[in-house]
Amino acid sequence: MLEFEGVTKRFGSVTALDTCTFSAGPGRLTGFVGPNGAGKTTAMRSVFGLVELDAGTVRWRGAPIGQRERQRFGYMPEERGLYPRMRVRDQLRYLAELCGHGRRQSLRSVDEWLERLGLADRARDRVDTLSHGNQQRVQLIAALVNDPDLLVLDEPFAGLDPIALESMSGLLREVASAGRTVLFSSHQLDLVEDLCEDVVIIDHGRVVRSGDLAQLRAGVPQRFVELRHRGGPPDLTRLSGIVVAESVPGLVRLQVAGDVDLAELVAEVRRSTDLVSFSYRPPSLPELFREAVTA
Ligand SMILES: Nc1ncnc2c1ncn2[C@@H]1O[C@H](COP(=O)(O)OP(=O)(O)OP(=O)(O)O)[C@@H](O)[C@H]1O
Repeated sequence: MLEFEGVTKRFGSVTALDTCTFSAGPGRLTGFVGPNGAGKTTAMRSVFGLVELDAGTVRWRGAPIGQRERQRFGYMPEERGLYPRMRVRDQLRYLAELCGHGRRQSLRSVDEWLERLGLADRARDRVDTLSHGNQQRVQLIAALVNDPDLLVLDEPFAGLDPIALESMSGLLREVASAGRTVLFSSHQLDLVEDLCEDVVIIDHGRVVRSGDLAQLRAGVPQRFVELRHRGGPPDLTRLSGIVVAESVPGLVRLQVAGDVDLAELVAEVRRSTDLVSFSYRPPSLPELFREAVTA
């Protein structure tokens, strides 16, 4: 378990992190989301001792983090830290050896990962000759070569094409299901929603929501109703507590209170139009995010 407790970091007059408390658990994917400049990178850097905190602590398995613990962590920084002119395999082997692995073990691990991520045929190429997506994969391998207990990734999906995105998602799922703790930041909320059991939403340095995503969604009082219909739009004027979020030909999206009488709503819709389909759901992560960061 990775735990942030009361973590505070100021840069001059900017409070990048303001008494942040949250955790990321083993065997789960935790998505770290927030607007630009919210403090995600600063928080992730603090796990690796790259920022000096003004207050609070970051703990791993209940204890403060030192050099020994960090040897068992993997990190994909925002400023991708690869040597552009070095060959892929040499570079990864070098990084694995820096983590304390012997030469033979390093090479075995690097070759396995290159094979798994479809980069074996690029092993002897210079990093700067690889596409953005492939450089990203090499960067991911660099974070994985020491078989880390904790993986921290700063926007691992940025700039990936749909195929690369799927393979990165599958890999992170696999890493987490092997019992590791995975914390990653992303602006792709739909992806985070599909992938993560847990989320942390940060805004202006403050954690505004954190925990199990399904519980966070269920805990919000609003619900969303989507009605597909034939003919004119439904007449909802006799109902109260309903906000029309979107109305286009054949489709109406409503925001309603959690205790809305659905039978009454459906009956009312069917009085005025031909109802084709109906869905009722808690807010999605993008909706939760909008509600949390503007509140
Ligand atoms: N070294 C630094 N010196 C001064 N200010 C900094 C430094 N690092 C971060 N900041 C400021 O701290 C705040 C948080 O930045 P941070 O990079 O952690 O946000 P972020 O959530 O990762 O943003 P993004 O989504 O845009 O990557 C911002 O206002 C940023 O300008």
